[in-house]
Amino acid sequence: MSDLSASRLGVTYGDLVAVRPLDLHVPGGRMVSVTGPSGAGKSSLLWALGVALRPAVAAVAGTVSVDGSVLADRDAAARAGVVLVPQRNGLSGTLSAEESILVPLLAMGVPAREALGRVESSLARVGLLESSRHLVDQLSGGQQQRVALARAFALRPAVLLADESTSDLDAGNRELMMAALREEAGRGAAVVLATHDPEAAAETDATLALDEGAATWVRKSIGS
Ligand SMILES: Nc1ncnc2c1ncn2[C@@H]1O[C@H](COP(=O)(O)OP(=O)(O)OP(=O)(O)O)[C@@H](O)[C@H]1O
Repeated sequence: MSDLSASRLGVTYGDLVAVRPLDLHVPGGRMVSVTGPSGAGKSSLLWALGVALRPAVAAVAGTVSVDGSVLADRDAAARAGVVLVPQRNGLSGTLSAEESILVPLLAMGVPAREALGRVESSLARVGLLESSRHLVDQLSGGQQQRVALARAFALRPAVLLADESTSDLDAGNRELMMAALREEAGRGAAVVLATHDPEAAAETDATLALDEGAATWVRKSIGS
């Protein structure tokens, strides 16, 4: 179980306040959704939680901790097992689906045989085993979202930050991916899902609504 905490976490781009300082605690095993209209600050919050905003782009206030240890930078976040699935999926169009998952595993030092096993099982979880050799550019937007999630699952994240990862999916695949995200929480991960979709949000344990960067809990059954 890995706990994610943010203390007075805020994001500004120059004069624009994208996320007003907020406190957040997502215990391992739980799923929290972040909702709000376009431009409300959902992506900014997820990137800040992933310690992935570059100082040249944004000013980030406050701290993010995993299991009580403050994350100094993106590398520390990666070492703590924080995995961000960005809104535009972050995949390279010229790699195949299986290469997209294999490359980061090998870069992390996962032995080749184990890495190949994880590639296969994670693609099976998202229902894309038969597309494993297809280039990302040859896949639909929804299939690319599923590959991006498969890549995150293969990394066995302690903290999974998924930005609109179900937005391009049909109802059946959305249910499959929500169940897979729930399984990640069941494995002990702290899961945060940014979503426009009220049905997806309703399936999480708690919902934090953002409006012009200001956060309000609209549903909450976990400690903060
Ligand atoms: N790199 C940037 N530079 C300047 N302003 C930015 C940058 N990224 C986001 N913003 C601004 O910050 C605010 C929050 O944007 P953000 O992308 O976090 O919202 P969002 O809720 O994720 O929106 P969407 O649902 O459309 O993805 C918006 O006003 C946006 O224009």
